[in-house]
Amino acid sequence: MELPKPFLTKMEELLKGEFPSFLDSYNQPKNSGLRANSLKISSQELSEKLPYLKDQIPWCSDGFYYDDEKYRPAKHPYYYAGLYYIQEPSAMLPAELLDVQPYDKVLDLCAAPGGKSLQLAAKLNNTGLLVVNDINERRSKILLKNIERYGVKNILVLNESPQNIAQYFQSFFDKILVDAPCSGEGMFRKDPQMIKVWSEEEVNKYVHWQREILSWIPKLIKPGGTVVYSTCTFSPEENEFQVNNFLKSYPQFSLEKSQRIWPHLAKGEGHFVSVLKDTRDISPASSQDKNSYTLDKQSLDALKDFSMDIWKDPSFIFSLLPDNGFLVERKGHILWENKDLPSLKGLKVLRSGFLLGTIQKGRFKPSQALAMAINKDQCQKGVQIVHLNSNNEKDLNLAIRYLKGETISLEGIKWPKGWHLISIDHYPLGWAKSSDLWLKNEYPPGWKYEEGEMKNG
Ligand SMILES: C[S@@+](CC[C@H](N)C(=O)[O-])C[C@H]1O[C@@H](n2cnc3c(N)ncnc32)[C@H](O)[C@@H]1O
Repeated sequence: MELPKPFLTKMEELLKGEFPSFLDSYNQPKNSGLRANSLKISSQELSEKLPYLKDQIPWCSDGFYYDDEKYRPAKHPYYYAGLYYIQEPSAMLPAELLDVQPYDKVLDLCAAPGGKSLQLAAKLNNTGLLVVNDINERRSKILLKNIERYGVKNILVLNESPQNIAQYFQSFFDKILVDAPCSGEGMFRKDPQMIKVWSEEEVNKYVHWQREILSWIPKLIKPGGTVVYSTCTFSPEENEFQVNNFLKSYPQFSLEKSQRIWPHLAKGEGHFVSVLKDTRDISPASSQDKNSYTLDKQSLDALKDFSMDIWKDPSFIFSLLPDNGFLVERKGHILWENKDLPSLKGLKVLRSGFLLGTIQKGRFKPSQALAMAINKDQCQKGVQIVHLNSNNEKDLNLAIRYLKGETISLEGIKWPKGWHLISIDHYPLGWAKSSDLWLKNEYPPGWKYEEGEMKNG
């Protein structure tokens, strides 16, 4: 691997005696990891299901190393069920250090494709509020898909500039993650393409962008809140110098800790993380309320009819909703939204809350997000559920065929009318609609099995 000369000179100055072992790390294989999605499965249950997950990642209790030469976790239906996220091990550190607590209001400002957002979501466990944003439209759509696949409900997905967000959410967030765009020096081993685009000018360009993004943080954070700033690069200009500059400009913040993961010292590609605390007096936490429903009777009845089909219980569907929100219909879309959101008029919103489905000709059509938000217990309680077993070769193939968009039939089975939830080992994959001997595939085209997945951060 040929690394840029100015980069090597800089690293030698920085690392001094450690430089040879840093350099040698480029001759070692890269580290690969995945993280159990605790909204759906515990890390212990996951490691029992995937015995190749042996070594835990020291700084993330839900994270595991795996050998990516031997195993392809992104090819298993469990991946499509949102049971785990494939994530570079050191990228699991920033969200851990933000120390998110249930009921917090959390912002992930540079979030796509969403690895750290999902980690934050797991900590909130569908309480409080998670606002995720990315300035890049294409990437923010992938972020939305990931949010929905992993069963996150207390969500707002934005495609905005930090400046616009700061106008709507002043002193709003208890915790903010700024996983900044950076020159990506810690990605060289994982993605050699990054080497080609690296230059000192690039580093300077990122320094400027990072400073601009950080300048909106004092407006967004609640008094007493916590901010984590992170990058996957080594240059001090983008890390320690950036943080020092921020502390000088905004004396209300103090530095709690800074941590680096170096590839020659730990099993990770490299990361920098700083924890910054707003030292003003803490503002009181907002109260949590029960849900309310602002749907008209026709839509509410359509929702109950659907719940009756799937669970033989008209109100079961309401047990899937988090607290502190309301059900609302927006242009035929039935959403659960968090009560504490300000008016979002004028912001580029990809999703405000949990999309249950749409009303079409007076009938309820469930969304993919609804399927993915049903947990194992809730799935087992259903009646119109197709339970596939991953230990059975035939079922496993059927699950993959379903994920590829094929119509499904099972010998000798005549399906009752209406919607059916397809699941693997009781973990939902998506919807299908019966037509006697067949189940018409309702898996969204953009989610299909063959689709190349974006590199995860
Ligand atoms: C390091 S990546 C984020 C990785 C992500 N946190 C994860 O864990 O999957 C940085 C992201 O910042 C976004 N970005 C760049 N400039 C931005 C800005 N001014 N405001 C918000 N996002 C920005 C990029 O589009 C990119 O997706």
